[in-house]
Amino acid sequence: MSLQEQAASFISTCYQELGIDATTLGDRLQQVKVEIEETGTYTHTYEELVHGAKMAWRNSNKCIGRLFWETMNVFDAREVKEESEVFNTLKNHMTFATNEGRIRPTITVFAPEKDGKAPVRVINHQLARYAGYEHPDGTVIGDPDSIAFTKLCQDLGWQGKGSAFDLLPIVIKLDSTLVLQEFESDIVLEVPFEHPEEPSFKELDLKWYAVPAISDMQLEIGGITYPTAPFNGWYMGTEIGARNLADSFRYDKLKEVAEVFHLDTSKTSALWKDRALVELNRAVLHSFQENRVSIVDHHTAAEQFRKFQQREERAEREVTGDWTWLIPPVSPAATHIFHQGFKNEEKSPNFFYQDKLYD
Ligand code: HEM
Ligand SMILES: N=C(Nc1cccc(CNC[C@@H]2CCCN2)c1)c1cccs1
Repeated sequence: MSLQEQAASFISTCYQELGIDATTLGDRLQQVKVEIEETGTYTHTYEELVHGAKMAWRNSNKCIGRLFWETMNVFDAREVKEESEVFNTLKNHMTFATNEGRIRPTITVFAPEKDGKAPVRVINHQLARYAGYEHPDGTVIGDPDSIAFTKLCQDLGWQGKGSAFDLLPIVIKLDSTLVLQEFESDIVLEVPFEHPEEPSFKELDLKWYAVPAISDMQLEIGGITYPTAPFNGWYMGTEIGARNLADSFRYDKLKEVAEVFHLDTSKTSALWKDRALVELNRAVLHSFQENRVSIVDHHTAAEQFRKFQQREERAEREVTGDWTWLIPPVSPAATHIFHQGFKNEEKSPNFFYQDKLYD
């Protein structure tokens, strides 16, 4: 589709959903048409940007958390250009979103692509994430998923403490230069893990950061690409307990958890991995709740997704989805999602992967 067509399609749908009258819509469509003819692109109004970002969340096929799409907070950072301003805007995002634990789903939209180039890029996968250190003998300390990015930070002069939970600095690209800055330690809230029944669980010294904030995807609205639009929600417990801390290629903690509960790990048929997974996930949910930090268990999340499906039905919009991502990694068949199919059609506005600027 041409930019003209993408723009007209988005603006018509956006104004219809916002209940804006046909005359205003007609005037806006004409204005956009002229702007594209004269400049090759067009600029969204604040209202179009806000609703477009919410529509992108609503269209995210891999997201189980879409019930709350209309409540997202949108910060317009399209005029933010200076290095110090970019870092400040990112810190303000994290502080606002964290909200002392009552996490607020938030997106900050920086300047759109101009002549195919991004004015600013955040290199981090997430605003908060732990470093990964690969030692010469092959042992890994920290998050294996962060090894390459940690090396990039070290090449840029960053020194980590070398622990398994070192928070990484923010790295941005401005005018083809990479610049890095640490978050002040009080900006990133973390939750230490304890188990609701087993006191010795805390000796595993496990913890995780409170706010998942994806900073490396691009936002596309009506044919305009925003390469930097970091967005956060709250965690679903299984992301931490069944993947980040459990995957053999991540923190690989299931054996240690099994030993805390004196499980027989000599034969798989004792289902010790399954029992360790449940106890680790219970510890994650219990610890977030004890610290009054927002989190959702996968059963509640599935129920919320069912409500989202019902509301979309009433709005006469088809819910598209990617079943392979929507089912939770623990007890998937215990949710309704497992027992139905989804059309994995890509709607717009939406979020997309983009080129990683490091290998
Ligand atoms: C409010 C709480 C939210 C919860 C509990 C939630 C839950 C999830 C989960 C569990 C995933 C799968 C992640 C994985 O397996 O790695 C996911 C994916 C995704 N979510 Fe949500 N989400 C929330 C809010 C949001 C928001 C605010 C946005 C954007 C505005 C969003 C956009 C997405 C996208 C684009 C993906 C796919 C990411 C990819 O392709 O790698 N979600 N969500
Ligand atoms: N709860 C969340 N989880 C989430 C959402 C999107 C993407 C991701 C990260 N997915 C990639 C990771 C890294 C390897 C496999 N999973 C996490 C949210 C992050 C931002 C808003 S909600």
